[in-house]
Amino acid sequence: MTNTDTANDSADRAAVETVPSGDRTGGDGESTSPESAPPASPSTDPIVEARGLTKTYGSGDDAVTAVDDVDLAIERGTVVGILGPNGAGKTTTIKLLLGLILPDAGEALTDGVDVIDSPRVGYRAVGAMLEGARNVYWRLTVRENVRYFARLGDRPADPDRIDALIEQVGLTQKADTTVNELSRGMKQKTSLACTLVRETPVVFLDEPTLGLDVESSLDLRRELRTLVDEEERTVILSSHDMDVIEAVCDRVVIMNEGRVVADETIDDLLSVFRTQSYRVRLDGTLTAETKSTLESTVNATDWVEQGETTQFDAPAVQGDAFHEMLATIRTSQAAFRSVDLLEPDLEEIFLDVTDSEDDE
Ligand SMILES: Nc1ncnc2c1ncn2[C@@H]1O[C@H](COP(=O)(O)OP(=O)(O)OP(=O)(O)O)[C@@H](O)[C@H]1O
Repeated sequence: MTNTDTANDSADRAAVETVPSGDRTGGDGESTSPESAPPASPSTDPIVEARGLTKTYGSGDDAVTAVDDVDLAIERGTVVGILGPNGAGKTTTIKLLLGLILPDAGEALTDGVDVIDSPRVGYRAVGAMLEGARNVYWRLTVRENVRYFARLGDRPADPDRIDALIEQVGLTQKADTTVNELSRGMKQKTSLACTLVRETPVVFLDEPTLGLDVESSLDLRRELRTLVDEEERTVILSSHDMDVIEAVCDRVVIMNEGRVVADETIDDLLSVFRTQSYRVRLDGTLTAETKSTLESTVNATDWVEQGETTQFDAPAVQGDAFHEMLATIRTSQAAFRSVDLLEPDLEEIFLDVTDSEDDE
């Protein structure tokens, strides 16, 4: 089989570059006999699964456990975002799930099939964009690339679909330009179109919006949602772009130091972290004594005093504390202008989760 287990993953990258989206026929002694199709599984079974995946690079003092006993079960027809600081193990996890590198322990399954034991079965179901634009052929035009990758699928995409995809990634004007004449962002878009054109049930995208302009990034979000909502495909993407994750993902997996530290739907994650925090705006000023009471009762913080207006935040206000806060303010000369519930965004949650893990 073509997998290599090496501290330097250039061989994995070469595999991605030369047979980018999943045809490893004849590589490194891998059997070329057709493997049986994946067993039909009930649609409730996860389409992608990690069971105790562990991967350490190097050995001795230099050993780095990039992925540490990771379990994941990804449902069909969902968009799952993998988030984490640099070096958290996102790319290594994706490479393990693709069978591009060997785990030290655990299993990676696509549609119930072990991708290490049966890489061709796994790859038939999976398209992947890794390492930005390294997987496209730079001497071919955009259209030639997309057409080539379409042919790797079981059912080549029709020319209209190819043109539509090229248009969707905003490259219609450059369709007949060779890739080596394109900007970095345009190469990235070509790579993306090549990944999507095979119409595989599962699509892995590592940092898909890197290098894209704002408009293309918005187009990509729409395209990803369409893939999932209308075509019932499954998308697993890693990104540092919280806006993309929040806008398109159903679920988010947060990794830190090789481990999964949160795995929730976006809605659950937001509600778990939706502490009762308020931003209070007042017309008037507060005495030092009132401020001090608010600081001790509701941890009032982030004071902003401008002219005759006062603003502060009251984090984690629970039980009767909210009414006590209002009562305290009513004893002052200040009048309420507004009291707003603060909604955390994904970025704050991400920092909160990874910071508390680091503290531990
Ligand atoms: N081929 C390799 N050889 C040795 N160490 C590696 C290799 N690839 C990754 N690592 C190490 O494994 C850890 C996880 O890396 P990985 O690329 O999976 O993280 P990541 O979450 O994708 O990071 P980033 O957000 O920076 O892309 C890091 O400490 C990294 O230095």
